Amino acid sequence: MYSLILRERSGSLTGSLWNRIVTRNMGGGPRTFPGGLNKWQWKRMHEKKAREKENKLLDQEKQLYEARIRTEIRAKMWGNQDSGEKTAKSKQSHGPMSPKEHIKTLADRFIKAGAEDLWNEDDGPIKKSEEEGSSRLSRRDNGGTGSNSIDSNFNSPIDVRKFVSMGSNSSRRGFSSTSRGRFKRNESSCDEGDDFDAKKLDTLSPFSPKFAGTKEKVKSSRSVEGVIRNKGLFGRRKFRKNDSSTEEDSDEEGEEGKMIGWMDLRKTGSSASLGNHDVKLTKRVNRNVTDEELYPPLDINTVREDLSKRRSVDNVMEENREPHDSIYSGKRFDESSISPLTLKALSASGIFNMTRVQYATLSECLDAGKDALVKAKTGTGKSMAFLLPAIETVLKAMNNGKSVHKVPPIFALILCPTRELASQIAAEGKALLKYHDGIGVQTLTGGTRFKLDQQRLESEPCQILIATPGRLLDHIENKSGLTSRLMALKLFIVDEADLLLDLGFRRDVEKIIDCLPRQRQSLLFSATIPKEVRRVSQLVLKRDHSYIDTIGLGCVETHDKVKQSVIVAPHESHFHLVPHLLKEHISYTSDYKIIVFCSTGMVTSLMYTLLREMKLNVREIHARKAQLHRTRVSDEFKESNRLILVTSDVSARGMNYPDVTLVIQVGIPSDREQYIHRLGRTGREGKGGEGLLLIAPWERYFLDELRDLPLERIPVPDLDSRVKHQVDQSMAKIDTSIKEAAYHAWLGYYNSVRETGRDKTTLAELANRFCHSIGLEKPPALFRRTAVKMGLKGITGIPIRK
Ligand SMILES: Nc1ncnc2c1ncn2[C@@H]1O[C@H](COP(=O)(O)OP(=O)(O)OP(=O)(O)O)[C@@H](O)[C@H]1O
Repeated sequence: MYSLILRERSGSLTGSLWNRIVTRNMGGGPRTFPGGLNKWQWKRMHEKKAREKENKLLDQEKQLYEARIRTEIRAKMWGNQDSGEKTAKSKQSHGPMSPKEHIKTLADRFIKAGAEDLWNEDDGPIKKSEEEGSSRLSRRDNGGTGSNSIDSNFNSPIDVRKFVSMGSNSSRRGFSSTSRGRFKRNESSCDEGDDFDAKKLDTLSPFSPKFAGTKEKVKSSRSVEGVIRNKGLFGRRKFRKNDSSTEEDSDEEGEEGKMIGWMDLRKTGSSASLGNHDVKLTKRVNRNVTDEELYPPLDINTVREDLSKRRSVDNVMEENREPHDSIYSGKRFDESSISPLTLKALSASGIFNMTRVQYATLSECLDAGKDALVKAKTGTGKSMAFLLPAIETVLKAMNNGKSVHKVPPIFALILCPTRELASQIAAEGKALLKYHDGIGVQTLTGGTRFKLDQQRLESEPCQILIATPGRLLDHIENKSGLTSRLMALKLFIVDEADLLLDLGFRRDVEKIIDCLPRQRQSLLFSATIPKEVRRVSQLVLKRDHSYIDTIGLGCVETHDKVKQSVIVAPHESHFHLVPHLLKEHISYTSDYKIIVFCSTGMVTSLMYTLLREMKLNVREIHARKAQLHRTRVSDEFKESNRLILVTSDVSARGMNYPDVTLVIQVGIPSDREQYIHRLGRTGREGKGGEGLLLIAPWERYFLDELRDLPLERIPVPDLDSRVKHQVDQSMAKIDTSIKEAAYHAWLGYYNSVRETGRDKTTLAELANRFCHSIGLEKPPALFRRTAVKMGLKGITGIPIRK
């Protein structure tokens, strides 16, 4: 446990130090986790953490709601108090926004993931102009009854203290400040009750005489400012004006330490806006490392650097002789420095020309050995773009130090999100290594037996390891001997980097990185790289990494040759429309190959059962299926056509099913990126294809996220009455348990979607409509615990199991 805390705090311990700590703490048998926990305790601990996180989110929503109400009440109070001239003044005090607008902006910003990072000095329900701030301040903070004398005098620390003691009636907690001006909750003063003791504050805070004078004085006044804000007394703008000198400002932006102080100020400042209801208070206080410290925001220099790097890649691209929309670069592999045996394998597979991403990556990463973040459209050969440098790295490392390693080293590690993708990359790697004796590629993924993995890794050559994060971490933490083999790592690759660096996987990836040597080359690949990923990419990459973007500024991430359409139709009709659309496509495409994406595994299962009942040639893949089934179906779908694959998002990323003619997405995907990756299963290797998004009218808001994509809205097709009848008949035959599971999964998915999950009553209504559309008379009951967890307890239309 200690090791965990230590690692959390330090952010990035070196691999060896981490190993030492883990080794020391693992103590017992080989299947013991850090802190002496067994597998189940470890699992339970993580489940508990996940539950806590979920509760926090619910809490956050509740707090937002309360904050809104409070703001509205305050705004009303202002409106009632003042009339005429005063009202004008009060309006002025809100700045350019009306209270309503402000609430809306606040809400819009607050609901965004990572919104806490968006708070700035303009936040706070009621803003004051700098000149009139003090009088307004006291009125507001004392609920309209407070004393004005405080306002006129609060420049000196002593007066601030007075203010604290007077204004602390609402406060129940004490705080002490550290010498750096940070705040720590002072547990001993927690019971102080309504009478906040100013003398006590004297001894606790930097206001005691020994702090007076010089710069410390400034710090101390800043500290009390923090105390006051923590108590929700007033906003920060006022204090910045009265309390800060130019010297302070420059201090804050000067050294790193001062910067931290500044960030603390900001945090407490924002909490003043929401009083004790600001989640950031609980979230941020007591944290040593903030997100901003870990992932510094992009600054102008980074942007400039990016642009210059982009230009250099563009120059490289300009040399090629291919038309602009071609995926090929016009360069041949035999013009590059890759080894003759790899070239031989490439030509054996009929591959001679480099795609754009391969050319750009090889010139930047193979020759210059630089770290890189690489963005290229789906199906343009990114896997080969990282496999080739991996093979070259292994060859070089093997030539350099044959006898140095005590254990067989792993020189290249490739992380990817799913088992199927790992197998696919491994197959491609094996084909490229066809003529290289003694070099092996292996996979480490879930769904196989841990012991068997271990034996396989020990008995067969493995210089290139392709793994999913969870299983790799399992091996690392269970001392399967992998950690020492990874000490020789030279190249670390993350495929689908935006997904793996997203919150769901990031902690695992961080833990893995902690076990890797710092001296290594790292490459990140994806077809979509949102801004946040640019920021967190520094977790993996060196500062001077290259950013290779073969898509180009202002160009969309989807292929021109893929026709994209959207149908907006009532949700009740989706299960009728899908078979209709499939039959239509099949009627004009002799060699059809279709993928239907559904929102969850259980909805996938229901859709598959329906289509099977309708005698369509269909297969299913989702996480609830056994690995053997998943592999078999995936292989079958790769090799055949005239087949429909119904799947969840396990097939959305990286899967290379050749010649897919149509991709249908039923319901909104989790985000814009997922839409692009799902669509990317068609139109691969520069070929054409079709994509169709089927959404309900209330899901239309999602189209905003896709507004830059060439998506054509098409009318709802007239349903063939025969198909409709067939669907109804087939649906009636499906087992109720499958439908109930689909209903629960549907509810869970849309509850997790921010836009639909916020209004639980509407969500319940929509879920009921879905329920009827699949032939269930009434919605199946939820377990009480599940309902509580989902925030659905007590919501009309959501029955709870007795
Ligand atoms: N230079 C090349 N010439 C011909 N075919 C190639 C070349 N490079 C890759 N391919 C083929 O292109 C197909 C798509 O490649 P790959 O799966 O690596 O795409 P990707 O960019 O990783 O896609 P995604 O973004 O979906 O993961 C594969 O069948 C691969 O063998």
